[in-house]
Amino acid sequence: MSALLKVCGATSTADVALLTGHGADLVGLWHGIPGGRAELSLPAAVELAAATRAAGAEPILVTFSKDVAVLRAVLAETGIRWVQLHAYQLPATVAGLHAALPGALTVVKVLHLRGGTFLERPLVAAYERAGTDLFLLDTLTDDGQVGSTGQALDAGDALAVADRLDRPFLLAGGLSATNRGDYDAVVAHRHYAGIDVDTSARDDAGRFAAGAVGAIAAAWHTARYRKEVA
Ligand SMILES: O=C(O)c1ccccc1N[C@@H]1O[C@H](COP(=O)(O)O)[C@@H](O)[C@H]1O
Repeated sequence: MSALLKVCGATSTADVALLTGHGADLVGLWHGIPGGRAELSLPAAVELAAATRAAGAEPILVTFSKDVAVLRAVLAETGIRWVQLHAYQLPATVAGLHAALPGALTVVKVLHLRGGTFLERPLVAAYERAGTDLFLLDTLTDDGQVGSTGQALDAGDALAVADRLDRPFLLAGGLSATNRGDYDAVVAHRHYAGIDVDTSARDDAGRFAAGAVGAIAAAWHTARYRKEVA
């Protein structure tokens, strides 16, 4: 499987067009991130999910919610089939989602790394038994910030986590077009499935930047970029 590029936090059809036009394989749509700068209403999520699919990419619901009934309703309404649990949801949420939409979902569970400390380490086997399809390795800052930290993970720390997993993983945390070379060993790992980016896909004003997204896809040789240059 070619490595995937996910970019997080589209809020308009123009964002979706920019991201999918410059190499994004997965477009992150926020719902259930209270107060989040890219939080979408349900109608907006429906619209942006349809636009993402129409552009040949995959929408992914990014959420802090652990409410399976609510998430099931959102997934049913939007037709989104990938869900990213980016908070501290427990394995029961993963199992509940698969039970609610059997055979239909790809569930991505974030694993937080703060320096060399891997917070969910005791729960990895339970997440795998619950049916987590992919893990996502991301930075947790010293002051507790989760998501869009722009802080790079140490490649050695990421590898140590990857070695404990029995599933594919996406890598996140301060990734950019210029630091691909720091992660050769991570990219070569048998479970590496791609990257997830926010900060470096944007300009100084916080808007998605076509050149930045395209440069990330090119530097990391992700799937839609590869298809376009093949
Ligand atoms: O982008 C956010 O603020 C965010 C909020 C809530 C959940 C996830 C969020 N983004 C995730 O942040 C990382 C990448 O961030 P960066 O490249 O280090 O800025 C990625 O996993 C996004 O899905």
